[in-house]
Amino acid sequence: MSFKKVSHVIFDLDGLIIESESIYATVIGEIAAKFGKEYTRDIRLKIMGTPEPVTASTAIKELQLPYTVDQFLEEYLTKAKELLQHPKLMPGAKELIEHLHKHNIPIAVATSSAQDVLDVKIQDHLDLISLFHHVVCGSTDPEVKHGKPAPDIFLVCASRFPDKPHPDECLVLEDAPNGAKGAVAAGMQVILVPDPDVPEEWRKPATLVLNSLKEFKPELFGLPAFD
Ligand SMILES: O=c1[nH]cc([C@@H]2O[C@H](COP(=O)(O)O)[C@@H](O)[C@H]2O)c(=O)[nH]1
Ligand SMILES: [Mg+2]
Repeated sequence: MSFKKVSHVIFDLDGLIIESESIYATVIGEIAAKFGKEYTRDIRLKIMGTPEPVTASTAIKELQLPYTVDQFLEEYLTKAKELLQHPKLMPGAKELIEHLHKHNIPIAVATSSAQDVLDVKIQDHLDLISLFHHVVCGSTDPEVKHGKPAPDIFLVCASRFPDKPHPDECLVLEDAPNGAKGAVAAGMQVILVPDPDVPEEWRKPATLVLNSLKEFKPELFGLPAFD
């Protein structure tokens, strides 16, 4: 299979750079359990990668929770911020970010997180995050009207590089099917690095699926190869 050459790379954050997905699953799982409900894989697939208000409304609807969006968000974000202070990095993330930065490839982050939650999650990794040209936070950025799986966040992210690349010059790296759909809708190629339990059907929108960022060969997309 051949891929188109790109010049810019846009990274997702949760589940792609940092290992936060298991924590989000625990937080929503605990809220569900209080009401005798189970946060199943199928509900999680719908929620993963969405901005916080959509995470809240989807969880309330799918789990039939007796909460308003604001009540859910209050509990969800308080617990998430407690548990997300020291997330580990995903395998291969640091090496890839440093490699692309060293070769002057413009890189940025497009996360559905809110800015204040992002600040908590990245506090142990500020040196690494500083290598990105910019970070777009979908839940709080006024220019991002619709969250993933809409294309908005990726288009806004591309437009904030100084040379404003065309979508087909951007490669997106994502862990969530919602993110992969958004990237494709934006006209970008997308590599999906999914949780092992993401079913085949949900992987289909991706240009390429990898088990880990360690498997990524940048030269397939016209980017500098690892030495
Ligand atoms: O089990 C999960 N619940 C909720 C989320 C939501 O998805 C977003 C992750 O954003 P991204 O992968 O775009 O960084 C977070 O804002 C979080 O609210 C998630 O990832 N996983
Ligand atoms: Mg993600």
